[in-house]
Amino acid sequence: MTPAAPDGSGPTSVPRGNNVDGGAGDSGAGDSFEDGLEAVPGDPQAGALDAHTPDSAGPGIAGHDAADQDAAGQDSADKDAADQDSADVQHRHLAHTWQEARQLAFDCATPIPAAPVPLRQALGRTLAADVVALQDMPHYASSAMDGWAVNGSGPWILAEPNQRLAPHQASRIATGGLIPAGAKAVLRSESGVIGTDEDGLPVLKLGGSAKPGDPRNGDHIRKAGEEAAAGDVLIKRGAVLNPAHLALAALAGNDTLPVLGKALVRLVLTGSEVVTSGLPAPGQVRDTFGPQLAAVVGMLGGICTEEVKIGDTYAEWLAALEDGEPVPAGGGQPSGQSSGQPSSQSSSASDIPFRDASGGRSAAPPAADPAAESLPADVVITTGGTGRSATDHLRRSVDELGGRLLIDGIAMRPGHPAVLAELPDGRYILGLPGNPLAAMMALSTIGAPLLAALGHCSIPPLSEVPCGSTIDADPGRTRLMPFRLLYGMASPAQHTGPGMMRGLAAADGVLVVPPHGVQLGELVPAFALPWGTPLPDAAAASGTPKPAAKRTARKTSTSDGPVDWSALLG
Ligand SMILES: Nc1nc2c(c(=O)[nH]1)N[C@H]1C(S)=C(S)[C@@H](COP(=O)(O)OP(=O)(O)OC[C@H]3O[C@@H](n4cnc5c(N)ncnc54)[C@H](O)[C@@H]3O)O[C@H]1N2
Ligand code: MOO
Repeated sequence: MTPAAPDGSGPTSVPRGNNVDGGAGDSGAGDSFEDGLEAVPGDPQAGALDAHTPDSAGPGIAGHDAADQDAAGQDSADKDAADQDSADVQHRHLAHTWQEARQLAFDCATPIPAAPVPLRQALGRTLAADVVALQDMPHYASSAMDGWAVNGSGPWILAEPNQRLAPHQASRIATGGLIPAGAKAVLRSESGVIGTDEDGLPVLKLGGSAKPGDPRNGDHIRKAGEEAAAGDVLIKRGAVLNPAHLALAALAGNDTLPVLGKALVRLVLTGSEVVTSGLPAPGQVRDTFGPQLAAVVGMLGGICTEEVKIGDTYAEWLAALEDGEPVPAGGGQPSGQSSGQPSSQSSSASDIPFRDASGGRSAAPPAADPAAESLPADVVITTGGTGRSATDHLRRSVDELGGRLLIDGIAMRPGHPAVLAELPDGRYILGLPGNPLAAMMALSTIGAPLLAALGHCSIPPLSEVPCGSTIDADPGRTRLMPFRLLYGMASPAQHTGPGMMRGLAAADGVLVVPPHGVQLGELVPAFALPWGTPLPDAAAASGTPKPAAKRTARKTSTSDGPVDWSALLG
């Protein structure tokens, strides 16, 4: 049992494993996997492959095994055996270190070129070119008050609106109305009364609140060009667009704004044991990705365009990763069911095309262009299936599609089976492990730098925080430990097994614990959570964005050059 920190939120000394709870129910996956990382240079455990057994797995793994048996129905037993042999051979890969993987994920991508997007989709985007006034603002002289446009002093003879006014003539005008030729001022309605002259004809006279001499020339007239002259710079390139910027751009006559590109992301959530509502039965697990992943991707600089849920068969995997696989309307499946076809799921993120569980359109979809549903993604994020069993199909699907693995495992825990691949059409496939915390750590390690690079940002900064515990060495791998800041010290959180989310939900950041461990009070690298506040010295550690390099167009694109499809997104 590990001694608890003063507030009970963490241990004062953390042993080799990452599950500081020490709970037997969740430690199996991580520990057994470490045996699978024996190919990491210098790891003394090299050679012990596939030590993970159903006995050592936590409840989630056992559930997955059961589901696998159903899902694997399309593959013959012979094929399974051959796949397993091949997987065992492939298992002897060299995992990247945590630092290598992070840098590689940033370096492999080039920023998506700038493109115009409609004003409503430009909120929060980075402006790629100065916005100038396309004409004088306002572009005509107008009345600032309801009243009368007048020429000279009163009393005034009333004329028809919008006609040239001769001296001592006036005509009705509303706020914003075009000042007629000849008008010198506007008399507000409270300052005038309609009377008659000595001939009994109607005339406008000063009255009410008017002061002698009212109105002076120019009173209550908004002059043309008083806000900006045509060509004036209104918003500078580089601005992160806020709602007032969008209003200003509209005032200036713009329909679209050029913004820096961001990655369009498609989510493919796998696992026939995964259910999306209610209490899961034994052997099932409740989906933890649907409620959060799209939002986190947004916080990391991507735009989720679609989310599909599939089962565990190879055919489903292949279909979901193939390009141009828009989900036909009405083709979705109810939550937790596997059909052999991807089923589109609703999401809480406001910019995701939304279908309800039956595949029909929701009665209250978020504002998004339906065309976005058929747009190709720059990045496909998968969850689950990163293992090397016969029912884990990520690598095989990438291979079948002619892709190559850029990262095939990371010497870290949790999240070590994470995969980054590139397909011939230029799409990146980011394979997150199925275990919920492992997935978020993999997303933070390689997803965040990838989305940052594609979105013209610098690599996410690392901070250094003093560690509130002694953490033992764990040769050959980096440990990512959610922590809470207590009295300025990082105290590793409890409940951080690979399948748990409780520790992360309460965390202030994540410690990047080096393989040799940490002494109490020592500075440790750490990163902030996408939804959290920056860590104390994060600014000092920040890097610089990549220059916007030329980016190869999607090979399947029908356009002449790279296109930022986000122009069509909500
Ligand atoms: N023989 C070995 N088995 C395992 C190893 C290993 O090295 N050798 N590594 C373990 C580790 S560590 C991890 S992490 C997982 C990676 O598994 P996969 O990416 O293949 O994911 P699955 O097997 O599909 O699922 C794992 C786990 O996660 C649960 N899951 C999946 N999707 C969801 C979801 N949407 N919400 C919540 N939970 C989800 C699933 O039910 C499983 O319990 O492999 C270990 N095994
Ligand atoms: O180590 Mo896994 O956490 O369960 O990726």
